[in-house]
Amino acid sequence: MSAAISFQQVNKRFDTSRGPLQALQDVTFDIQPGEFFGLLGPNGAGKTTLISILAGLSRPTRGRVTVFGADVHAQPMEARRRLGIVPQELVFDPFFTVREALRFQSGYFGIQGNGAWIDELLAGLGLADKADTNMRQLSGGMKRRVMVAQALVHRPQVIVLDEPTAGVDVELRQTLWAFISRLNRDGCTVLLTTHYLEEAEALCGRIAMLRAGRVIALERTAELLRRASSNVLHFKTDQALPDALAARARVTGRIKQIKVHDAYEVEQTLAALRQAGIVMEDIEVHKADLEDVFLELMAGQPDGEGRA
Ligand SMILES: Nc1ncnc2c1ncn2[C@@H]1O[C@H](COP(=O)(O)OP(=O)(O)OP(=O)(O)O)[C@@H](O)[C@H]1O
Repeated sequence: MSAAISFQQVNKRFDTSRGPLQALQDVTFDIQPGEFFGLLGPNGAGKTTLISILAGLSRPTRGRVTVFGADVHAQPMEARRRLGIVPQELVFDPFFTVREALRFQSGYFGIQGNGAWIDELLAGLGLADKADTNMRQLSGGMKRRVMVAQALVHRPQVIVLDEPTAGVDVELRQTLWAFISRLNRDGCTVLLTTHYLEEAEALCGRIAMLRAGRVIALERTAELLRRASSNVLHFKTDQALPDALAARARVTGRIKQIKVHDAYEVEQTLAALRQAGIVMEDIEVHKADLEDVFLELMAGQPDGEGRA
């Protein structure tokens, strides 16, 4: 069977006022039918560029993308029909009600009489009581739910979510993930880009990490986590750490995290901190998570690699 999504040697170069920018460099990987796949990377890594190419909105400088064998440029309608893309930005017609927007979107795919599925989408996404509300009267979070419903009206085999939970509240995140997970269990392939690493850790079976347009890791999530076999000493302090410890630490305001391999290293590190006069609160030791792996991988690659 062909891959749900296949990226083959995808390159994208932008000509900018600062010179050419290689936004994607030989991106090659397949996503298999039924996978819940995560695409991660820092700002500017190329995630949205890759998704725009997948959606047929942008052409690669070189390379090929297929959806269940359909080439997104040579067979755009076949590919588009198999894809449900939830964009990052909110795009809507303010004069339509929610139900009208969903019917209109169905019409775009030549679908009629899918009222039962539209009702299921409305219920699943917590929009049932908003069906007859005008789009312009909805809150940002509700509009985002409609974006998700719109992407799904034609029952696509592949759902692509481009940072769907950026800036949305906990309730919407939970509703969205419960619904998308159910569709995934029913056989839908899901491609998710997110900045929330705990979300990727909880949902994705496999993860690709992009940095400066290149794939720098492509593994099962469990494998990536195994790579982070170390532990992390976590504490809070208002003081700056001595240089030797600061070089090993991840600092987020008062929160400091230092990688430690075993109990002996925990003791050594705590002793060094005490000797340096650091007053610590809320000391904890926990297993490294996806964020640790991500930061480690990102730290291993020099910046500005994307400049051609
Ligand atoms: N139309 C464009 N013209 C020129 N450069 C662009 C264009 N679109 C994107 N870029 C550049 O390509 C690189 C990749 O951008 P992209 O938006 O794909 O990254 P991203 O991983 O989606 O980032 P974010 O997490 O911030 O959304 C960036 O350096 C960006 O500035």
